[in-house]
Amino acid sequence: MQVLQRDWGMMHIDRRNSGGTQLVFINSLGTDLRMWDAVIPRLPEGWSSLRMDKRGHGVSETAPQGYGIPDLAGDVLAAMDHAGVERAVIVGCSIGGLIAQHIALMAPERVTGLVLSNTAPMLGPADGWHSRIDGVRLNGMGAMADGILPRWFGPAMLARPEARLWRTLLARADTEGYIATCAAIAGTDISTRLGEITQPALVIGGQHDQATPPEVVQALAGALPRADLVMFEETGHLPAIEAPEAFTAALVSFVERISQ
Ligand SMILES: O=C(O)CC1=CCC(=O)O1
Repeated sequence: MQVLQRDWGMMHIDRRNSGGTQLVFINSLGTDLRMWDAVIPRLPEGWSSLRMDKRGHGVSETAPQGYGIPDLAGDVLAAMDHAGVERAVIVGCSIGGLIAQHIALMAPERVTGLVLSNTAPMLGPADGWHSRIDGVRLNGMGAMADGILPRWFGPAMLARPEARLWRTLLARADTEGYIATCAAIAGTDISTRLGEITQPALVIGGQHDQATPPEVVQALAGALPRADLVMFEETGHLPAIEAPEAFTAALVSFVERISQ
């Protein structure tokens, strides 16, 4: 396993360097870097990837103190520095997409393009996140997992046996890491800054997404100066898991187009 020391603890990273087109992947709340497992092998030969487990996710350590989305963006930039990735297409899902938007604002020179999957500049009202934090504190992740899973997956994926494995991952998530990340989401709204993101973007949504419904994703695409929109018919919130072939095809065609 590859590791990067940060001031809050050890961060798990996964770097596959073939030298070519550079892609950085940022996963969603409660998942880990395995959410890109079915995407990375489908990338064209010679493309390179960097992914990481966020603080308190996967096998990365949990930060002892609270943090905001800019801190999580700083972790991604530090991983890029460590891996020698000067510029990349940043691919983020949900909170990963919110982090990607922050990276585009904080370090635009590091971003050649953005793939913003099932995300928004504000991921739902703060009240909802505070209720979720209360629920996790009171009942634990195991008790919350069944209620959250339909926010992750559309009906087709929920019916597949692998959905149970993702549920297990969520039920076993580190409580403090999950709560701190929910708190970071709750305090974030960069809606008024979307016009400053001038890199080309591909915005992806899903008709069955309950967490960032189609109209939310459409609004993001409409507010970004240079965005294209792809809306999948069959997926929910995590199309990289639910439909990796279609997801990768959309990503590759976008990256090839902006690289010309
Ligand atoms: O857990 C959810 O509701 C889905 C989600 C919201 C932000 C994120 O990253 O995942």
